[in-house]
Amino acid sequence: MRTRLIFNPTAGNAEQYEADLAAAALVWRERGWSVELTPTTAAGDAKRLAREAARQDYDLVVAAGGDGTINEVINGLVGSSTALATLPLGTMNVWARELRLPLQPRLAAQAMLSWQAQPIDLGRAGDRYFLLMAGIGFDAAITAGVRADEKRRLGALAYVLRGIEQAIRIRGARSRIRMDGRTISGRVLMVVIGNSQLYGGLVKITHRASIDDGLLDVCVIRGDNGVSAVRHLFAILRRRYSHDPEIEYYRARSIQVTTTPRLPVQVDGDAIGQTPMLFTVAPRAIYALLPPDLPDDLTQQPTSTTNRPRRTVPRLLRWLLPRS
Ligand SMILES: Nc1ncnc2c1ncn2[C@@H]1O[C@H](COP(=O)(O)OP(=O)(O)OP(=O)(O)O)[C@@H](O)[C@H]1O
Repeated sequence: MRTRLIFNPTAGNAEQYEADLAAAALVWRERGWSVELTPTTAAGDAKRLAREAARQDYDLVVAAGGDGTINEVINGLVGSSTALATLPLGTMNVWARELRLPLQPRLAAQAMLSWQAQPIDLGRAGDRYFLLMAGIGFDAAITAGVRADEKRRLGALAYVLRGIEQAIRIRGARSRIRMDGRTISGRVLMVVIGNSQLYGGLVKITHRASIDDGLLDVCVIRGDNGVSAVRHLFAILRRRYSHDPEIEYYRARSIQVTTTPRLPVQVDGDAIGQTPMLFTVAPRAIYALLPPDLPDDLTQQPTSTTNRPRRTVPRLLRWLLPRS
């Protein structure tokens, strides 16, 4: 395996785990992989380095960072046969958690030795590809409000604090959402367009999404104010999606979202712009290293795991606490 390891030294937990990167690379080298370590020096570097690796026919690019670094890497690899993997060094590491990859780099490197590259879909928001999801409204306003230094200092708690601030302020926006042939309208607080299931490393909003079905899953959260936002949040945390009449679920290949006023948009945790915006699926646009036993119908391939017990509260605690 000819591998480029793209390392973001500014990612949330990079300092803590930097020394372990060499150990991770050693695990692969002992298996005969050639591994080249390339640190980024600025935002945008990871995309450039990934694109260069794709042009030079590398087998694998490993994004050593968080979901923002992975997002840059997929935007560099899209359409190539160079596969994506990650060593989770970020704050939230949603993709790593989705795949149940160990969060310690050396253990993650060991686990990946048995993984296989498979084609998966990406989403596209305007001209930016996303791997996990796009969020419009409430969550994008929170994302835009969290400063990089705050995220580094407080981790997930920074999002909780900004979330409380937004919940007080938020008002539903008038919207028109065109999904393939059908159009819905009304006041919305937030729309999540998911390629995968896990959201923020904690809950599953697009809980039925598959990463290789050629479709995006759309969760429309209607409402007028922060009180309804909090009510919907609890419905989602308790997985009572179908009990809340203001939470609607769709699947589509193309989603045009128009709102008044304009709402912020985030993809994979990075603020990227405002509505109106077109979201489309890019079927099988990238190869990704995947474990043999993917959970909860995340792919169309057969899986060997069964549904796990529902443990909202311990999961919430694990999400808030720093990882060991
Ligand atoms: N050398 C660098 N200097 C400054 N910014 C960088 C550098 N390399 C990458 N970035 C940017 O840093 C941002 C955040 O990094 P990343 O997502 O890896 O970590 P994180 O935010 O802690 O993790 P997560 O997204 O999982 O919460 C990314 O959007 C990326 O574009």
